[in-house]
Amino acid sequence: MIHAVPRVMGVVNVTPDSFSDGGRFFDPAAALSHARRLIDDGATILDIGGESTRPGADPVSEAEEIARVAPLIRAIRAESDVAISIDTMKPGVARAAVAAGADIWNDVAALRFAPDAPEVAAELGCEVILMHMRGEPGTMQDEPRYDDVVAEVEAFLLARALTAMAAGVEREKIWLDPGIGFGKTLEHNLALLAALPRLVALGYPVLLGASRKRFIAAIDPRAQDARDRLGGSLAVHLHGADCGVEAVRVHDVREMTQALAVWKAIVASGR
Ligand SMILES: Nc1nc2ncc(COP(=O)(O)OP(=O)(O)O)nc2c(=O)[nH]1
Repeated sequence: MIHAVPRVMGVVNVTPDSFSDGGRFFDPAAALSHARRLIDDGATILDIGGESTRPGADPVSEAEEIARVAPLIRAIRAESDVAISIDTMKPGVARAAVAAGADIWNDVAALRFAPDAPEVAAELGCEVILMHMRGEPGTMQDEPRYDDVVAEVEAFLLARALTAMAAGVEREKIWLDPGIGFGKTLEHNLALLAALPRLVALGYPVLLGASRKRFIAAIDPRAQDARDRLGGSLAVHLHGADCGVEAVRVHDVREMTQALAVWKAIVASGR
């Protein structure tokens, strides 16, 4: 089956402690400049995050998270119609981000962080990305166990989609995301990646986010530093393209768009 080229979601972490680029874009001017560069490099979605989700990250208050992300979203929206997703677990942050111009709520907690999250998502009327995470960011990598990781992640995501729709979120606004690296061992991540066609077959747009993640270093020990994982990051997301994911969430947009252009040329030649 020939799939469309996935959209490229560029990551803008307005945080001091994100695992792969923490602090580089904490300054508002640096964050806006980075956002502009990612657009120039071909990103058609920008994922704005004000709180790191890595294990052991310091929690951020709602007010602080809003202070980090809302001005940047407003500044981007003032000069570009690029799609903007807000990477947050807090309904209050999602609300402020949508008011500032965001189009998508990217929730790594799949609307579980607060009891009213599904209702807020419905009220906002924005697209919602539901991601699987086992446990909490602080403890999720402490020996995660599954009987059948693919079946359990699939069941979780479908259940969260049903909860969102029961609260009033429109089906066509729901995305699913397997949550690579969120409470998974290397084996769990690889099983989920191999089963991506099964997740895509559920009929929701799928977001794949594996950029610079630790499991790449488990395969290539030379890549202990997150910045040394570009090759693995490109490989995973090209696999996602082969599987028909809707979008890939990456830090290295320029390299990803080039890789996808070559992938598209090869696929098109084989038609
Ligand atoms: N939907 C979705 N959102 C995500 N948000 C953050 C991270 C972690 O990456 P990063 O933002 O670079 O790190 P940090 O959370 O430390 O800021 N991964 C995902 C992901 O895989 N899917």
